[in-house]
Amino acid sequence: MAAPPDDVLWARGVHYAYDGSPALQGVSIGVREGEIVALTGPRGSGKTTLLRCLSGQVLPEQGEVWFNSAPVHTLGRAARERLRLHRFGWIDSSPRLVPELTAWENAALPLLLHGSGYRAARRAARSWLDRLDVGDCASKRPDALRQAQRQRVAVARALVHSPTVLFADEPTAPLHQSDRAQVLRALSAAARSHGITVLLASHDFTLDQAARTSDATGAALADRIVTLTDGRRSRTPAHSGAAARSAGPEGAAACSLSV
Ligand SMILES: Nc1ncnc2c1ncn2[C@@H]1O[C@H](COP(=O)(O)OP(=O)(O)OP(=O)(O)O)[C@@H](O)[C@H]1O
Repeated sequence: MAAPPDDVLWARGVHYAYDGSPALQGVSIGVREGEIVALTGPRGSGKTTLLRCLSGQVLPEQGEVWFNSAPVHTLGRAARERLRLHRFGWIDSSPRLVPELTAWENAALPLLLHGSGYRAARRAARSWLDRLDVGDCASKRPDALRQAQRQRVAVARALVHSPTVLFADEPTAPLHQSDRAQVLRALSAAARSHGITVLLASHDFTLDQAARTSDATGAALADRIVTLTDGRRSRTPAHSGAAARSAGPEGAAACSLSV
């Protein structure tokens, strides 16, 4: 089966198990270019596993995953690694920066791995650090930075090569509430300004929470919310979702396109 032409990322009937214990049981999802999708659900519901399948880190045991016209589920390891290096960005809850490198060198790493020139990589990295409000930390090493600053550097590193899709797995989990909102706002603003598609997983927000608050919860910043329960999609009413209301007409339009 071919992927729908308008979806940048598309999966159908994805199953995945760890040692025979099912983590995903037939999950389907389609994500449009430039869309920000909040992936939510309780701990252990399969969010991380779904992001790993969609980003080609692991292969589903059953089902299909397509990135544009590329069948990720049939690609070999080397092709999937190329895809991840060139087209995808990944952020998780622990920044995992290289301790010997400065903030800008860490942020520039994807470009340097792509073979970009040193100066161009430095310029781009510094520009992302500025945009994420850590430009003044550019020459500091990770151990001289606060956790929230390190996470912003990790966000810059994930965005510096302008990935087509950014996968963010609990990116604000270790941060204080005020830092969470700031990092999420910075991330979503950067993604929107560059048309980067985002899948943002967190057990930390719920539809109710997003509806009650006007602050920058992941769900409130997203165009659409996808909920997992026990490795399966739960029904989220596309048109009445908090994401649609808080994202305004564009968000509502994106919600109307949900799979
Ligand atoms: N490496 C692993 N080995 C064995 N079981 C695993 C592994 N990773 C995840 N699981 C199990 O797979 C299921 C889905 O886990 P997953 O981490 O994808 O869920 P999650 O929704 O991201 O949870 P959390 O919010 O806690 O990160 C859970 O039952 C979990 O215990």
